[in-house]
Amino acid sequence: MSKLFEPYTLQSITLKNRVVMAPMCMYSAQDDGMVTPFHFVHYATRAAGQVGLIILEATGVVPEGRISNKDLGIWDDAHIEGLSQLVEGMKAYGAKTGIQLAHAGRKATVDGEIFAPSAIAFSSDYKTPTEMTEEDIHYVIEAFKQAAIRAAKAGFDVLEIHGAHGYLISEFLSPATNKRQDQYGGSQENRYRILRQVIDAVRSVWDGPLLVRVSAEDYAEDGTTMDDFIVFSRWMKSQGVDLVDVSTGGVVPAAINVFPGYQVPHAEAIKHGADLPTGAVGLITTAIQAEEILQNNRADLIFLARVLLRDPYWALHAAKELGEDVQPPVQYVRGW
Ligand SMILES: Cc1cc2nc3c(=O)[nH]c(=O)nc-3n(C[C@H](O)[C@H](O)[C@H](O)COP(=O)(O)O)c2cc1C
Repeated sequence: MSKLFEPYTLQSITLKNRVVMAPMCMYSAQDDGMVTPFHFVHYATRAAGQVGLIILEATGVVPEGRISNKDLGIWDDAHIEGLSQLVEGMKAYGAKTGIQLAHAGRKATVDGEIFAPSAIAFSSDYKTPTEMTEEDIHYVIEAFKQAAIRAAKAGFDVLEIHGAHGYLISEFLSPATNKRQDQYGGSQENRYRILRQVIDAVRSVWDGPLLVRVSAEDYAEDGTTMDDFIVFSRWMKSQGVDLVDVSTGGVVPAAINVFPGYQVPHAEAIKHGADLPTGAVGLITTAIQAEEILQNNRADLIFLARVLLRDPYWALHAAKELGEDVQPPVQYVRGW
């Protein structure tokens, strides 16, 4: 029996397999953050392809926190209806559903003022953000909480807080981007404070599985390393986070040496260092590779991004390769 197709219990829910669709911005929403027909095709197709858990793309908790003005939104109750229809479309094929709650911080490219822990632009191609006041910080924490309430109403099984890739929370975590002198900057504990408060706020309204995506390495001299994230992950565990989705980079412009499974050691270090389940992501493209990671206990779930854009039926192909009897939707049985 392969591990990839063994069910996995994530807190109160059970995934039918360990294949997860990683969040991927599709930049296809309406300017007001509403879902469009594209999203229904895109997400339901991966569900038909037997992905166990589908995590919706980075979805803005406030309009000024979108990466672009084509991001999905969850800052208004008006977003709930479209999102709940998306959830229904995925559940019809047995997938569990998640959504990534996001604030882009200084990497927002929307019109108007943008916000970050410190007034430092990502690069000369980006706007310089306004340094957030404590009031701004509390407003964002409340926005994550309200977004979690809306996600619950829309029927999602899983929430993922976007704490990676140099977006707002990640900018607070890293000393390369957080130069604050107040209680939100400086020590590890202070840089973690906003994430601690976001997790507590979300947990106060959300009982279900809670994931946090992190960039466990900045690839920069003045940035964070894996050791920081082992500490942060221990704190996350004590706050009731169920799994850390372990990515790297994106915090400051940096050259990254990318190769198959390049972020797996980070997922492995956090899993064992913090004694918390992890998801591995990054150039995992084959069933054998996924199986190696799981059987060697290096991570608990396999997150796939680009390969699922190329092949929505990746899980069915992987099952064949591993000799597993995974059924496609009844309409497609003759194709397999
Ligand atoms: C088109 C595209 C959009 C992405 N959008 C997001 C996103 O919304 N949130 C996020 O955390 N990562 C995002 N990522 C990163 C992926 O989730 C994933 O971590 C990365 O692509 C590495 O995995 P892969 O080698 O399987 O593609 C995106 C990647 C791609 C290719």
